[in-house]
Amino acid sequence: MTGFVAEGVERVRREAPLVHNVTNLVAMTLSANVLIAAGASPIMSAAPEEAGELAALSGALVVNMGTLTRDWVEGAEAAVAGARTAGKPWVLDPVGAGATAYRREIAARLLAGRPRIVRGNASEILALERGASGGKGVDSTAGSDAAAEAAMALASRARAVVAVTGAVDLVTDGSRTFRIANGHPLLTRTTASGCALTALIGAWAAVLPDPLEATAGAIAAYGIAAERAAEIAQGCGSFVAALLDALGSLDGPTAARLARIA
Ligand SMILES: Nc1ncnc2c1ncn2[C@@H]1O[C@H](COP(=O)(O)OP(=O)(O)OP(=O)(O)O)[C@@H](O)[C@H]1O
Ligand SMILES: Cc1ncsc1CCO
Repeated sequence: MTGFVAEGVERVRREAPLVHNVTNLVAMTLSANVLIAAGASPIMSAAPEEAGELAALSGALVVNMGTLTRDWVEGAEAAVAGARTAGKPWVLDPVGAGATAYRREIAARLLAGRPRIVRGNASEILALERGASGGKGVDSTAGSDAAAEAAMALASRARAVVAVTGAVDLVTDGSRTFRIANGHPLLTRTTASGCALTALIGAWAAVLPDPLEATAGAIAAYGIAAERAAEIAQGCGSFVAALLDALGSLDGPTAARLARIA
């Protein structure tokens, strides 16, 4: 049942996929470090001029709208077009989609570019599917169960895998659904921990053919690393360092054994 968890951990490390990130200014370093710790190679670029070349070189694209500017939107749309032309999977992180009308507009525009996977917190998924304002800036004000129906509707409408993260994470393609119970509350005390998870999902989508398994597996592996990090961390700061250490030392069989996926 969790064979794909071991396979994903091992294939990311063995195949070291290049992951093109058009991400936000807060998340850049943590996302790059999470990808490197897991064995992948990150490149961060929002330049439309090189989007086509990067799409050809990369195994996957991750688009994260955390710090929106006009230039960023242009870069993201060029990257999405490049990934589609090259037939590469791309992952959308609709950061703060419930916070402002501008974010809802850009999220809807990006969704029309057919992401293979969408990962957000409950408020973001509710905003994307229902047009609802909500959340507290980039943070969720709802639990993942509150967005379960919206996630399934969004998955069917967008023909994408949708992940709602929270204390228990939900991953659905509209017909099959996984719930993942790994993770630690310290992740909510660390900025961009969800953004970095989305980057990791990109690496898994580059190596596993099933986007549902890639998404659920990456979330479980990240959650397991967080649990191990929390055992030795003194607080939020040392937790980030320990999270990177734990991701770097996680092996496939251990991840499969500790994954709580139902
Ligand atoms: N209460 C919790 N207990 C355990 N793990 C949690 C909890 N809340 C969130 N997580 C985990 O934290 C990670 C990030 O999820 P979260 O929903 O907080 O993302 P986010 O709000 O998009 O984050 P950010 O905007 O800071 O990047 C996921 O791996 C999720 O499983
Ligand atoms: C704090 C913050 N503001 C915009 S993006 C971001 C990182 C977490 O999503």
